[in-house]
Amino acid sequence: MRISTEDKILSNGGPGSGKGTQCEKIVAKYGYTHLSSGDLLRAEVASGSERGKQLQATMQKGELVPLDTVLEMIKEAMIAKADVSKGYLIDGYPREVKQGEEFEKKIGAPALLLYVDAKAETMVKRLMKRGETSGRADDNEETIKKRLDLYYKATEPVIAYYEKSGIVRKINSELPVDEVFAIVEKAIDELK
Ligand SMILES: Nc1ncnc2c1ncn2[C@H]1C[C@H](O)[C@@H](COP(=O)(O)OP(=O)(O)OP(=O)(O)O)O1
Ligand SMILES: Nc1ncnc2c1ncn2[C@H]1C[C@H](O)[C@@H](COP(=O)(O)O)O1
Ligand SMILES: [Mg+2]
Repeated sequence: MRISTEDKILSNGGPGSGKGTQCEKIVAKYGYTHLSSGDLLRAEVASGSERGKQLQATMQKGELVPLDTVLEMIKEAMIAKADVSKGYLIDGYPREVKQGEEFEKKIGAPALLLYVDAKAETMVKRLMKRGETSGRADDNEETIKKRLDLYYKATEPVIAYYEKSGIVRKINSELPVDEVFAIVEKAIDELK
């Protein structure tokens, strides 16, 4: 499957930085198909499948699930929406450079990477608050710490990897949601 570059936007950043929040607003305004790797994985867990049980154990520890599993899920979800999609907004992928390389080989290069950036302290605060109601097994102090450590170790290098192709737009997510979205809109509108 190859999908044209202008039809793929990546949303990346630390846990709790606000990726999902901004993606919802992007979908409402631009009508892209939102595919969150975390949401796809949680749906598999919720299905109660054997694969879901293994995924749950990994996610509960704040670790990354195997590359092939997550890329296959994204690819299947993209194919399922191919007839109706106005473009894809892929949230939470790639989590490591190797995932980016495989994505480019199997699906193609993206047009834009929205780097949703917030301080560690802000991300922890947001996730602890979200954990009061989210029901997410990984929104607890111990797992949040592991997710943050893994973000800085494995995912931040992804930003440097895409900076080489000039497609990274850093979004200050310390601001209120609507002000963050104004920066996001500018980055997307510049594509046109
Ligand atoms: N700019 C903002 N200001 C204040 N709160 C925000 C902002 N953006 C998001 N939030 C809140 C909404 C959520 O309760 C929480 C985390 O946001 P969310 O969009 O779910 O993060 P995320 O998708 O990057 O996290 P994860 O990687 O864990 O899925 O913070
Ligand atoms: N792209 C991914 N690769 C490996 N593991 C992933 C990926 N996206 C999500 N996961 C796992 C590991 C994360 O801690 C949880 C939750 O993801 P989130 O984006 O925070 O909803 O799922
Ligand atoms: Mg999210």
